[in-house]
Amino acid sequence: MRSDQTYDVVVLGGGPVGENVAQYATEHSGLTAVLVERELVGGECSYYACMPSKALLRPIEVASTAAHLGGLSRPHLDVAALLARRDEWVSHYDDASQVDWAEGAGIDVVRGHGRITGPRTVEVTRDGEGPVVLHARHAVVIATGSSPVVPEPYAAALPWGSRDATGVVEVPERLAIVGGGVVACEAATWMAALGSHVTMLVRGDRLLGGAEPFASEAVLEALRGAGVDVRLGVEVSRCRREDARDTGLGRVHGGMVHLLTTTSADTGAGAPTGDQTSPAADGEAGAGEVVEADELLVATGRRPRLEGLGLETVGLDAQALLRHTSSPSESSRGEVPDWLLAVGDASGEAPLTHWGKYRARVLGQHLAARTTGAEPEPVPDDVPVPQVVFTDPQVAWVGLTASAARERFGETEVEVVEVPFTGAAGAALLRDDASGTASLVVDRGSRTVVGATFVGPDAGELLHAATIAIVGRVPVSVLRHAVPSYPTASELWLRLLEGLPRDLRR
Ligand SMILES: Cc1cc2nc3c(=O)[nH]c(=O)nc-3n(C[C@H](O)[C@H](O)[C@H](O)COP(=O)(O)OP(=O)(O)OC[C@H]3O[C@@H](n4cnc5c(N)ncnc54)[C@H](O)[C@@H]3O)c2cc1C
Ligand SMILES: NC(=O)c1ccc[n+]([C@@H]2O[C@H](COP(=O)([O-])OP(=O)(O)OC[C@H]3O[C@@H](n4cnc5c(N)ncnc54)[C@H](O)[C@@H]3O)[C@@H](O)[C@H]2O)c1
Repeated sequence: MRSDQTYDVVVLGGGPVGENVAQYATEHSGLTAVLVERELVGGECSYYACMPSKALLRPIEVASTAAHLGGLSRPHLDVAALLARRDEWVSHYDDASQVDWAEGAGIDVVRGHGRITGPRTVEVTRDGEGPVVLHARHAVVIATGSSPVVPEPYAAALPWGSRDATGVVEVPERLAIVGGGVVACEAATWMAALGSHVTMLVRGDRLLGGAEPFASEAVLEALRGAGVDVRLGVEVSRCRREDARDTGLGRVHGGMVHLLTTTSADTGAGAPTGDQTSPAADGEAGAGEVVEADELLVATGRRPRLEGLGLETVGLDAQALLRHTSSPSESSRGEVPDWLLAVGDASGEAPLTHWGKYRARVLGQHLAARTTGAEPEPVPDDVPVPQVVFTDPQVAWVGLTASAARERFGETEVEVVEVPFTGAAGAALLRDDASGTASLVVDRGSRTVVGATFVGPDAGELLHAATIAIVGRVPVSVLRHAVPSYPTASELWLRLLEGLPRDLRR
């Protein structure tokens, strides 16, 4: 039987972003909101992405640190216990506590697949029950996240996606990873520590294409040091698997995977070596080399999850929606009606939990203000996106890289300072083999920091000071009076600021 219900705000997708929109739209506003979720409330982040990956990586990082601190013996990594810790952090894939949170905050949860069927109207298809039709007085917010891109020729091999890697149950003896981005680098770190022989097949000439080149180099060196066979400038032209079958999350999906690879000569990648390579066979001779593995992880990016949402029922398609931002106050929303908004991974903005949640808080507050007549909180222009990659060493950056800043402000208008991570006693103390780099990018015109990168142990914890400096547009002459405690890694800020030209420091 069909039932109809009306709310002020209908949110499609109960991930971290959907939860934040609903919370900020309803808090202190008297508005009502409903979250429509077809899998688990808490979304990709809580069960299949951020939480399980960091639950796996943290003990591995601590073990690696302990192995390089005089006075400690090398800790033993207990794989079963590590996977059990991961299971605890994903609440054994049970979202009861997240549902309790929503209900406690006065937000209703409707389970099922939501689809727009007309202006301000969403139909939710539910398992074993009739559909629910939800009417939105003010807004329908699309917070449906993103899906992994699985390019040809991999799909028929049923490769692992990031869900399988974070949900690993069976550790494949040999794991091939296609991609050199964040998922690939983090997954290579934990899969190698769990005991897989990992081969990374990277199309580009470096890892982490969005980071400063020195960060890419540090991660490359560290992964190779951990036994990962990283091959740059490699394309996969053919993928074949015997007995591909869906064996479940984190289990090996069938027989051996054969990948026919070609290497571009100009990347200096060199001839692949190791026991995962065999000469091309089965009529493939001369076409390249074959990498054989027990499992393949495809980590080639994600795209907004906008299919099957019924956008066509209101005269839109995904591209039309992506052309406009999540801000309800945007003056030109083109063909997108003012009651329809997208936020988080679904909006095409940086696919990061903290960024999506930030945009959701802004959007939720705007929705509340728009409908209650209150003044919306002002939002600064040009808020930078921070990112931490939890490899060992960690890589953390915010704002512009040196090359992006030079492109924006001009070659002579940008100062870049780099210091070794061990340049401050507090940073060097973190582990005996500490290494890495810290850098600041400064715009001469505004005399402010416009970008920062930290590579080293616990580098992620250094990042927020840089984010504050950028958002607050704090002149570097003022930053010199922000005194870091001795002996903390934050004293790297002293070295960085001392490395800038004197005229900027005054
Ligand atoms: C392996 C991995 C590790 C990551 N680690 C980090 C990290 O450390 N830090 C970080 O900031 N980011 C990380 N990310 C990115 C982060 O997971 C995403 O940016 C974040 O989950 C986006 O949140 P969201 O709410 O927009 O989408 P999601 O978390 O994907 O939630 C969307 C929800 O919508 C539901 N849904 C979709 N369509 C419908 C529909 N039609 N009807 C009903 N429900 C629907 C889905 O079931 C899902 O629950 C990681 C990503 C991956 C893949
Ligand atoms: N710590 C974190 O914050 C964290 C962790 C994991 C993921 N994430 C987010 O999730 C998103 C998705 O991560 P990702 O690693 O899948 O994407 P990504 O965009 O970071 O990297 C994709 C990689 O795949 C390569 N690639 C793309 N198409 C290819 C093809 N056809 N063949 C071979 N290689 C190809 C790219 O060159 C790149 O190296 C990222 O944007 C990231 O911000 C964040």
